[in-house]
Amino acid sequence: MAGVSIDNISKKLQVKKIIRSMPNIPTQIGQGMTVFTASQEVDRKDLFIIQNLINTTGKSLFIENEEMINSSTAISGSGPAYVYYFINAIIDSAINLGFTKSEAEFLVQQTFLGSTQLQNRSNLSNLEWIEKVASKGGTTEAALGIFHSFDIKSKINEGIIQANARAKELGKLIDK
Ligand SMILES: O=C(O)[C@@H]1CCC=N1
Repeated sequence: MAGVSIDNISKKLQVKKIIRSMPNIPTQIGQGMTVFTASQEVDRKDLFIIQNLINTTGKSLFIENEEMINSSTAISGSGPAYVYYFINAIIDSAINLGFTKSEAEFLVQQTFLGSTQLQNRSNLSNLEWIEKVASKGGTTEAALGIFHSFDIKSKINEGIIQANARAKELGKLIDK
């Protein structure tokens, strides 16, 4: 559950060795991203065992500062929903342009899959890949120009700040 602190878990369960983690939904297929932290009483050997266990569900990142669990909730925890939101918006646009629903889903799902795999396998940054796709005066530049003019990037940032604030708020409500 988002926001529940180690301190609260420790008090409620009366145990000292605690791992607090924020997984995400692709753990279901072994492609998850889990961020975790531990109470002082958890030693290196325990951590090693726990990390190996978590890694059976995807990738993991250990963090010392428990506060970063709230931040990771806003990024990797909620993140799949942001991705699905963007995919869905592009599918709707494809339908608006005349594709059938199944054609639109096919085009967009494969575009996301191919793009993220290409980026993963390269040393280029996202911005460098954008430059490669967007030729001067071309179609991609036309779309990106509209995204910039509405400052979509800062709107995304605002949403993520709100998710982080909500994780902190939930923690305070539960800790009461
Ligand atoms: O939305 C939520 O509260 C939970 C936390 C991360 C993903 N879902």
